[in-house]
Amino acid sequence: MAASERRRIGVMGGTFDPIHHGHLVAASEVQSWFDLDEVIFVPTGQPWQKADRTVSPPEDRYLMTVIATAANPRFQVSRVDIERHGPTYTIDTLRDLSAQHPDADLYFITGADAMAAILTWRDHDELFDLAHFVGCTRPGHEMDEKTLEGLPADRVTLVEIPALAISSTDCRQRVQKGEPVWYLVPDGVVQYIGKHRLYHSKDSA
Ligand SMILES: Nc1ncnc2c1ncn2[C@@H]1O[C@H](COP(=O)(O)OP(=O)(O)OP(=O)(O)O)[C@@H](O)[C@H]1O
Ligand SMILES: O=C(O)c1ccc[n+]([C@@H]2O[C@H](COP(=O)([O-])O)[C@@H](O)[C@H]2O)c1
Repeated sequence: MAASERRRIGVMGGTFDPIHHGHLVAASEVQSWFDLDEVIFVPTGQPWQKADRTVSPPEDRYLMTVIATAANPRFQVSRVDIERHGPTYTIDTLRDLSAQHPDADLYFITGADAMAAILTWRDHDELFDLAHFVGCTRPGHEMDEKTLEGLPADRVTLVEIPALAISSTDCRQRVQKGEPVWYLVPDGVVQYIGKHRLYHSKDSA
């Protein structure tokens, strides 16, 4: 198959605890920038670099991701990471998705903070053989030439996206304090959080 006939698939990996509009805007901007056929959101199973904190059950994070992406025909959600046993490594995510989509080139989407940490990821040398990496700007996280040090320049692109100073940590803390998360996360995700009492303090009504 000629390179021009190959499909282009974005891969948006994340803990998504909860998914918020920063994630959705990053995926949408990269879809448009690279004219991707689709973007597959991949909620992590066990995010090993977040082992020091409590993470919501994978099924809750998966369902919130499905709800948040349902309206966009180019967005899909994969269970590959939540169904694999053990810690989640992107090298496994990309191997699984490559096997499922042998006719596609993969574009792994990250924010500036994740891009700056890629050299700490398992088998990072091999990651760039399996996907092109796209780093999106994120408020509060520098992304410049230093971010690219040690990375293969032809396999990494930095993209400026509209700045949304939203984090899952802030969303969780807001719910815990009884503050609103309306318009930080999609409406259906606000409702899911309320219905399943995610992030609420134990003594809240
Ligand atoms: N506001 C944002 N703008 C751009 N990229 C973002 C934004 N929020 C998250 N990302 C990127 O999305 C991916 C998944 O992020 P993750 O699910 O860990 O969300 P988070 O808001 O960083 O969570 P937490 O606050 O719990 O660490 C990462 O690559 C991260 O850099
Ligand atoms: O492969 C690794 O070692 C690795 C280490 C940290 C994070 N990642 C991936 O980076 C993505 C964003 O992770 P996080 O922790 O910021 O939600 C998600 O797909 C993770 O699986 C991957």
